[in-house]
Amino acid sequence: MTEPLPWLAPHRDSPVVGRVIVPGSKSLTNRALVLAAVADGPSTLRRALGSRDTSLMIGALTALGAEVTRDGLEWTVRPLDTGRTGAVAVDCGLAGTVMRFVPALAALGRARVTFDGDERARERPMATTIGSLRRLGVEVDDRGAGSLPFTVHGQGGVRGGRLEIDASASSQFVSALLLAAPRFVEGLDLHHTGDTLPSAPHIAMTVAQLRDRGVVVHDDVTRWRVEPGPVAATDLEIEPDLSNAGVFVAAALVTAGEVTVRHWPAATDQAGDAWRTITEAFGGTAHREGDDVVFTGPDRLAGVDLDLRDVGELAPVVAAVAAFADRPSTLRGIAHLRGHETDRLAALATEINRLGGDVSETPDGLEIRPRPLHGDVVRTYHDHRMAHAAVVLALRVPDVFVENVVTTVKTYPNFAPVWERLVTA
Ligand SMILES: O=C(O)C1=C[C@@H](OP(=O)(O)O)[C@@H](O)[C@H](O)C1
Ligand SMILES: C=C(OP(=O)(O)O)C(=O)O
Repeated sequence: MTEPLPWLAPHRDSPVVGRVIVPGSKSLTNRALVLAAVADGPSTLRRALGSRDTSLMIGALTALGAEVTRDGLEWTVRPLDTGRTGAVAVDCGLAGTVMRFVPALAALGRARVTFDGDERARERPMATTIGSLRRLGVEVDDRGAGSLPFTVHGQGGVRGGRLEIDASASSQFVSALLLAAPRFVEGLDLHHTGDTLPSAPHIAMTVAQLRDRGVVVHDDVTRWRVEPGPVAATDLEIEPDLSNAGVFVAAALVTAGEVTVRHWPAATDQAGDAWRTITEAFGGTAHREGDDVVFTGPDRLAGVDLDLRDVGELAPVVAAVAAFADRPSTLRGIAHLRGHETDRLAALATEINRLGGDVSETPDGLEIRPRPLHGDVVRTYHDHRMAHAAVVLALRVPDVFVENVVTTVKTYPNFAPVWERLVTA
């Protein structure tokens, strides 16, 4: 695919003031699609996210015999057909939710399902998915590589039972098994045995979504027990993506501006809800006005010391904001970002330093020492959140060109025009 020329992203010397509505949550949309695919009847999703990651999920579930019809903002999902046989190919793109969640569903059916994805997808951690399926008795052929591409040879079901896994590289290894587990004959008694567990809110979201559909789940920090049983079909409205809202919050933070994010849920399991406390750590304010949350940037941005283990996907934009603080910042607890869409720790240090910054990698995060920055082309490594970080840098630094901003389509169609409209208004 040819990439467009780097984009001279908007620069601004005055406060950004405006209101945005962000599209639906990737994590909620892809969980809703998966759970609808194993449900006991057709489900309806409203205001779901239409983006590359969710289209890939629809493609994958359709390949397994589910049916998804989209009528504007209303999608109807008919469950998958576990009787389907033959060979099937699933393109995971660069979507962690597709490459981790769908193999366990493939094990419920009888087809030979081959998973592959973008070049970088072949480097993302997958050994826990492959190993856990094998220990559940599922035949997986990965040519010994422990990564994509691999083939799941469905045998028409999974017995389930007790399983120990190391999910320290990604919470998605846990979520994937929990989502399929109600359909295992014995359910699942899953234990995480690794030293750390990233992205706890994403696992809590998985558990909550299962319970909302009538599944019995017992959870206790590193152990989850899912009872076998039906997954109720639902009619569900998807919340806006609060992680993607972060780039607009950052616009308020770095320009002493005021940005209102519309329809911010009052209670949510989304990692992005942490933007309210992160804003306060930087010295800004976040307050609710009815259905919305208003974010205000401080006159002087404070440096931060943040453990982002639970909310690692926010780190790229947090790092870009920290580059403009009044003192150094430390971001910790995010070693697993090395296995995301790109090695985000290396990418953030390289790109902020390319503009004259002073960022170094630590074993589990970044040290960011603010310096005067200058223009250049910021690379985005096919990573939507690197593109978000880049436009935040451009907002405060003249002549910053952002390579391949269209990569944001992974989770946010039409991002650049929305950003341009907000920050140039
Ligand atoms: O389950 C999910 O929807 C996600 C879990 C997290 O993955 P990791 O635990 O691999 O960071 C998060 O970073 C990713 O963007 C989405
Ligand atoms: C890590 C991310 O995505 P994925 O679901 O592909 O892991 C992300 O969106 O920040």
